[in-house]
Amino acid sequence: MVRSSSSVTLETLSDPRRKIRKVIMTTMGPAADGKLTGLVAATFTPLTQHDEINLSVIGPYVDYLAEKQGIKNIFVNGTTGESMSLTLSERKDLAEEWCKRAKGKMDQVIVHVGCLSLKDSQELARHAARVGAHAVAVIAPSFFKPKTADALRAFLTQVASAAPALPFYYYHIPAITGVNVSARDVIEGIESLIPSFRGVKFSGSDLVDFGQCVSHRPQWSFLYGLDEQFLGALAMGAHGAVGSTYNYLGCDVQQLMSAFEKGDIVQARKIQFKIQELVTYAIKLGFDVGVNKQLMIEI
Ligand SMILES: CC(=O)N[C@@H]([C@@H](O)[C@H](O)[C@H](O)CO)[C@@H](O)CC(=O)C(=O)O
Repeated sequence: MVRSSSSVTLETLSDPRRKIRKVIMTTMGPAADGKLTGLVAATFTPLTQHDEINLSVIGPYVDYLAEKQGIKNIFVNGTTGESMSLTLSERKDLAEEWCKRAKGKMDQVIVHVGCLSLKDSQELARHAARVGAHAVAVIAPSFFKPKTADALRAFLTQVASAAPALPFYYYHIPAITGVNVSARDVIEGIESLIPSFRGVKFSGSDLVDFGQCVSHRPQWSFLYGLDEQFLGALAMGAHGAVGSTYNYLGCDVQQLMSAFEKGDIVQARKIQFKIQELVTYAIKLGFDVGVNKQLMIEI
């Protein structure tokens, strides 16, 4: 079940796209200083047949990610989690359950708390801190859009002030928010406003902007969010990635990172091309959260 407006489902997946091997490897493991690195799965929100959130699935889901996909970090209530189609109360229940179930099994749980309303975002940020999230992330508001980096920083600053002890990430996804301020501009001087600022979840296609973020503040975490071109972002110095496909291709992408680290670009490219093939195929089917959930079931 999906809560977002579209609900195309996929009946079957053709064969070659299902054959990506699964081997658990861990590359880019947890940094000693708590820096967020490596793969982060952007989790789906389980729903019942009656369109209610299904908290009972979250425990087994965490186990699956840890044991079968080698995933050590999760990003909850993001785009993949359909947060913008959920109520505040549902988002709180989900955040709490993910944090509870991930305890001792995941290194970090990052809770996305962005909303159109600043006060709602602050409420969710305070709640995330209370329930034991390791970090929060915030997307740009997309109805009344900030037109400048200053305006966006002001919004992020006020959300961050509600949970000052939690590491804070800006969630850059211009194709969806329509906020086309470069991430490099957004992070300029942001540490003086948000001392807890730790990086960007960068779901944009502009690798120049991404590279400039990495080179400007290499001590922060810049995690890439377009799964189909992660290899390009690795070449730009990505510290890891946050994405939906890591729910079911986690092991393969660990292999991609490992090959990249070893300098085996041919192998890294081979895996990236397979992921591109899968995503291209899914796009032809009207890739949305419904199709994506179905991919997780089928693969
Ligand atoms: C628009 C979108 O959903 N992008 C995904 C990608 O993982 C995306 O599904 C993937 O690159 C396939 O296109 C992530 O960037 C989103 C994400 O991490 C999140 O759920 O917040």
